[in-house]
Amino acid sequence: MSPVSPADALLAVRDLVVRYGSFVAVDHVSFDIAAGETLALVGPSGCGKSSTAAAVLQLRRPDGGEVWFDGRELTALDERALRPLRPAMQPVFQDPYGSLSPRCRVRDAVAEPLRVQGRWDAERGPARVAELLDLVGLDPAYGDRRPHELSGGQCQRAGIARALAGEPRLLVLDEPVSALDPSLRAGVLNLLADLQERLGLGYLFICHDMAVVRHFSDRVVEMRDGKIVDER
Ligand SMILES: Nc1ncnc2c1ncn2[C@@H]1O[C@H](COP(=O)(O)OP(=O)(O)OP(=O)(O)O)[C@@H](O)[C@H]1O
Repeated sequence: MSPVSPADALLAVRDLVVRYGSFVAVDHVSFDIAAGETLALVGPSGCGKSSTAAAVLQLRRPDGGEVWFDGRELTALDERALRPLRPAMQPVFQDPYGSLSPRCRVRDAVAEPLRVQGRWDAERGPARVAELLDLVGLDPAYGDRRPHELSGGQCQRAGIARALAGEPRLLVLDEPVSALDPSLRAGVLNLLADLQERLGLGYLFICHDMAVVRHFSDRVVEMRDGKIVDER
C-alpha cells in the first residue's frame, strides 16, 4: 500500500525521468518501497531498469521527478548535502569481482566505506570488519584474501559486507546473482533475505529471472520502453 506522503516511505520515486540526449530511457516512473520490503523491477533488456537504479541512488542525477529517501527529497540536494546520506542507500551489482578493487584485500575493501565516512576507529574497526564478514557468512580469515582468491559467491558476499558497512537502510540490488554459478545463487539470495529480516532493509531488486522474482519479492513493477506497464 502506498503511504499517504512520499516523506513517509523509506523510498518514494515520483515521475522519475532519465534522458540520454533526446532519448528518454526512464519515462515518469513512480513507486514506493517500505522498510523491510522488496520491490522487484523487471522488464526486457534496455527497458530502463539500471537507469532507474542509478537515478534512485543519485549516481546519475535524474532529468525530472523526485526521489524521496527517508523523508528527504534527494534531487533537491547538492553533492555536499547528499554525501552523508549516501551510505544509507547502497548498490550491489551483478559482477561480484567488479565491485571490489582487484588489488585490495577483502578487509580493506570492507573497511574503506568506514574510512571514507570518517567512522574508522583503529581500535574497534578490525572487529567491526570481522563482524560484517561474519554477518554475510564469510569466515573473517577471508579478510586477508584478494578478490581473485574468492569464488564468485564469496566475492558477492564480500561486496554485500562492504555495502553494509555504512549501515544502509536501502540496498539497490542490480541482478545480484545473475553472474553467479546457479549452485551459488540460492545461498546469496537466502543471505539477502536473512539480512533483510535482521536489519529491516528495503530492497529495490532488479532481476530477469521470474522464478527468483516470485520467490523473493513482495511486489513487482514491470517496465517496458522506460515506462511502468504493470504492477502486482
Ligand atoms: N550512458 C548511456 N548513453 C546512452 N544511452 C544509454 C546509456 N545508458 C543506457 N542507455 C540506453 O538506455 C536504455 C535503458 O538502458 P538500461 O541499462 O537502463 O536498461 P536495462 O533495463 O537496465 O537493461 P539491461 O537489462 O540490459 O541491463 C537502453 O536503450 C540503453 O541503450
